[in-house]
Amino acid sequence: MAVYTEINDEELAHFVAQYDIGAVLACKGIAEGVENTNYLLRTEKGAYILTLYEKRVKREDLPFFIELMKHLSARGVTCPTPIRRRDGEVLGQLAGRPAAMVSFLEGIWIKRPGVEHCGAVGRALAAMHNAALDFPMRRPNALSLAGWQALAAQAEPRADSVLPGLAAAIAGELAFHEAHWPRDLPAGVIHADLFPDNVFFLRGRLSGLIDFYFACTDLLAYDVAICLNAWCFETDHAYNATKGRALLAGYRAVRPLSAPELEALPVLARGSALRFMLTRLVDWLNVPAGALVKPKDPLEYWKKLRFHQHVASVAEYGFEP
Ligand SMILES: Nc1ncnc2c1ncn2[C@@H]1O[C@H](COP(=O)(O)OP(=O)(O)O)[C@@H](O)[C@H]1O
Ligand SMILES: N[C@@H](CCOP(=O)(O)O)C(=O)O
Repeated sequence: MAVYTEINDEELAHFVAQYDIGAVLACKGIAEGVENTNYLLRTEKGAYILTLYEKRVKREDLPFFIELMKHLSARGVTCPTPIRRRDGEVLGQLAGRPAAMVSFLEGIWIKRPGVEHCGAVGRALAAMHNAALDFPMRRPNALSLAGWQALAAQAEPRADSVLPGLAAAIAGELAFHEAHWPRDLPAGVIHADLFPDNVFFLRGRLSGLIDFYFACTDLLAYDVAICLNAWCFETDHAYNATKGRALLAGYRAVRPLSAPELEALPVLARGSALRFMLTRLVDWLNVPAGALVKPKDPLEYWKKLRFHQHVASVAEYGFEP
């Protein structure tokens, strides 16, 4: 459960009074997510999500996330819409944290995605990439190579307590990516965290995308690789080629992937596995005292990374050239 910051009734009432959403009827901490504190708020005018931004979100990045959600909503991508206060501002301060209110999306996330869910997420990802093509703001990916190095340095002294030899293996991966990371592929706005818990389905159809707080400007194919890792492996960590094919086919039905993008997928997927392994590892080693959060298993992503290390060409993912 991710509630890092508790709020009291008085400060909540004061915060909500700045909006035109009526009085608070109920407010519950949300038992999901690991990055920010989220509350489900019911007021006289409806349901809202109140987010308090925690350690990984920099205040100066918030306008990018807020404007992106507005831009995507305006172009038909179903995602949270930021709620304006009466003074026109979207960002505020609550319990010492930057905070904002967004619209509540109906739907549930799928714990065990099937082939059809993978196809749907591929289509939605490509539609999001297309919808953001004319988004004017830029945010370099803080969790690309330089960011991985900083995370690795943070984890290094205690990494071997999680898996003997892990610190040296991470150093080897960083050196590999320094040498092989593609630099000339099409770039744009990527979601960068489109895991199953950030995609809602309703009555069998994809109903919305949430959690744009890692969104940034980076290689579009890197977002595909992130989804491949998050959606197309089974609980025993085995890659499912049928799901991988469905995800790719869904994506390519909306936005074609060039031959260089396709060829880069093994490296991009390996790098994506390293990126999520590293954030999980740092979190695993540093659970804040008293926080209601269940850290995610870094070794799940280490196993995915090991799989990609042995992939020589995309044919091994089951993809058509
Ligand atoms: N706009 C929204 N509509 C409905 N539920 C939401 C919305 N935003 C977040 N949630 C709920 O809060 C949970 C955590 O949100 P998320 O953005 O993933 O948190 P984090 O920033 O910690 O990753 C989600 O799994 C979902 O249950
Ligand atoms: N998806 C990341 C963790 C951050 O995502 P959240 O949406 O669960 O807060 C991971 O699985 O490591």
